[in-house]
Amino acid sequence: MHARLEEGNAEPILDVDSLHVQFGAQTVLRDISIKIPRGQTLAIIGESGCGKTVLLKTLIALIKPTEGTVVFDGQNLHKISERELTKQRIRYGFVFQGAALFDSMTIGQNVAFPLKQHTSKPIEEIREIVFNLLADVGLPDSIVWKKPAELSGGMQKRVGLARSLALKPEVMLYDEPTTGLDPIMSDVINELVLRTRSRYPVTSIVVTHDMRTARKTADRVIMLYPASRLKGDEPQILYDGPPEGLDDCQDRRVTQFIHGEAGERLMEMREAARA
Ligand SMILES: Nc1ncnc2c1ncn2[C@@H]1O[C@H](COP(=O)(O)OP(=O)(O)OP(=O)(O)O)[C@@H](O)[C@H]1O
Repeated sequence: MHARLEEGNAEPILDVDSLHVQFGAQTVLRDISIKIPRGQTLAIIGESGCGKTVLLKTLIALIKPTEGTVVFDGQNLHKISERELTKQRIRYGFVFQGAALFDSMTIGQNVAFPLKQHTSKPIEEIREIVFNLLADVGLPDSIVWKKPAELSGGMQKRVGLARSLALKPEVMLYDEPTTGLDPIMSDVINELVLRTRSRYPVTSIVVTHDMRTARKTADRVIMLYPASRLKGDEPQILYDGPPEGLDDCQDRRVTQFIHGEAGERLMEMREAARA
């Protein structure tokens, strides 16, 4: 088990304040405020469609909030120029759903890509870094000439992780890093998330459905609830605390989610479909 970072020990690297995201008539995020201290690993959980990915994308300004602010290391990401934003995004690494590798490039070219784009390192040094990054995620040198389609899903995810770590990001964003993987490979990914954190004080935000991932990797868990199903001015964040506190949460919506129980949902879905 890794040393958990207590909230309050560090200044926030990300400060999300009163965030509201709406697409047309649909409110997806409603009044979300979160301070993420530097070095924390935060897991965001919640049922499909509750807005986890939307929240992740606002943290890197891929989605503009309807209201509210996202301040990254003192800068409001939604107020700075495109040029400045590009500079700030280099400080992030992201592993999105699917590995999002470039299909036409070899594995070596994929991992080398950010280093070629954003540094002036000589090719020999880039080559060495690529081999080291692949070794760090448990992949052999022999795959550098392969194309992504020749690798399994788990290997592709690890290549995506190696690529996203190439520039030693200050913030790592993981969107469903274990989805579609078998339990062993999921745990390999969890271990890699932990190992990255143990090497340097990266801040990590992990969107996941996988309770094992949340419990194993995170210092802190946030559970979102779909805005459309909130009553009155109930908060959208149902739980914000350490993973070990989830089991004692008094909110049934939280305990049902973490134990994978449908509760009244089937009935509600039938009623919604009939309406
Ligand atoms: N660019 C967009 N334009 C319009 N609607 C969007 C956009 N992005 C997301 N949505 C909607 O916002 C809602 C939340 O989507 P989001 O992908 O954040 O859910 P999620 O919690 O990550 O779900 P899952 O666990 O299934 O990935 C969904 O209803 C989705 O259709």
